[in-house]
Amino acid sequence: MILTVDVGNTRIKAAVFEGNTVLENFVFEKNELEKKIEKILEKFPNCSDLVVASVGNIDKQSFLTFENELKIHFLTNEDVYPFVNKYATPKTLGIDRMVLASGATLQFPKQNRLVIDVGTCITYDFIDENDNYLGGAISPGLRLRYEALHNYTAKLPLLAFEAPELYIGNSTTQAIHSGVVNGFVYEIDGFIDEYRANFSNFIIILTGGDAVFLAKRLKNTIFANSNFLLESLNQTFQYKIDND
Ligand SMILES: Nc1ncnc2c1ncn2[C@@H]1O[C@H](COP(=O)(O)OP(=O)(O)OP(=O)(O)O)[C@@H](O)[C@H]1O
Ligand SMILES: CC(C)(CO)[C@@H](O)C(=O)NCCC(=O)O
Ligand SMILES: [K+]
Repeated sequence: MILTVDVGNTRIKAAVFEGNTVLENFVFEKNELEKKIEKILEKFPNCSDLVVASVGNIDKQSFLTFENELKIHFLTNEDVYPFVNKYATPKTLGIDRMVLASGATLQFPKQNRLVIDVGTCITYDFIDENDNYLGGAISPGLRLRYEALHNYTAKLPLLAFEAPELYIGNSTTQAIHSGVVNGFVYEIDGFIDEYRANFSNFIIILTGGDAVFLAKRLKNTIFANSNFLLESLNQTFQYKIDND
């Protein structure tokens, strides 16, 4: 049994795996980390390894308190991955993007793949059919767009996400919802169109906190898999064991 932990910029997500099967998923805040891991290990005492991919600034020590109970692994950019990293700055490529690329390569062999993660940031990652990781894009996520409008202006309120009815927003509130939500959707459809124009055949994997909402609104039909990062983390760890 493997406990995988994804430390994002906003929240922490975790899942317990038996082979390739998810037994249970967890979401929690950073300040709850030790308490929650303790609870998970009480429920699943057969966990032998804890695998962490962290882009957030969390103290490693919080994980090391469990060192006597199971083996702790922090994935890094120096681990073995199933793709060739063609990013010009491979050392600064986010570990979450490395893991997503790894999962896409292992789960969808010999084809072009585009991974779109709609979390705190939106990330686009492209791995071609010869398993070259080429890069992608980083832009602000849905929540971040609402917050940025509020934080960097005098007059714009901080709104909670709401699906706009119109693209012509007829009030301050509607204009913000239209700009943020429609802008988010148009951006992603626009990127997908750009990839389609350049690569005849590729699979799109959509994941992250806003994936389910987004999938329904894209003009391009894509299935969302909210668990793709944790599944990929589990597979990347298996790959590391087999290839180290
Ligand atoms: N309870 C919640 N807290 C924060 N964001 C949420 C919540 N529920 C849904 N969301 C949506 O999820 C998005 C954040 O995605 P996610 O939770 O994947 O981010 P994260 O934890 O920072 O991970 P990462 O850094 O890997 O993107 C926000 O844009 C927000 O709209
Ligand atoms: C882009 C984020 C913040 C997305 O979580 C993360 O992958 C990260 O911190 N990346 C480092 C920069 C890069 O990937 O090139
Ligand atoms: K993300």
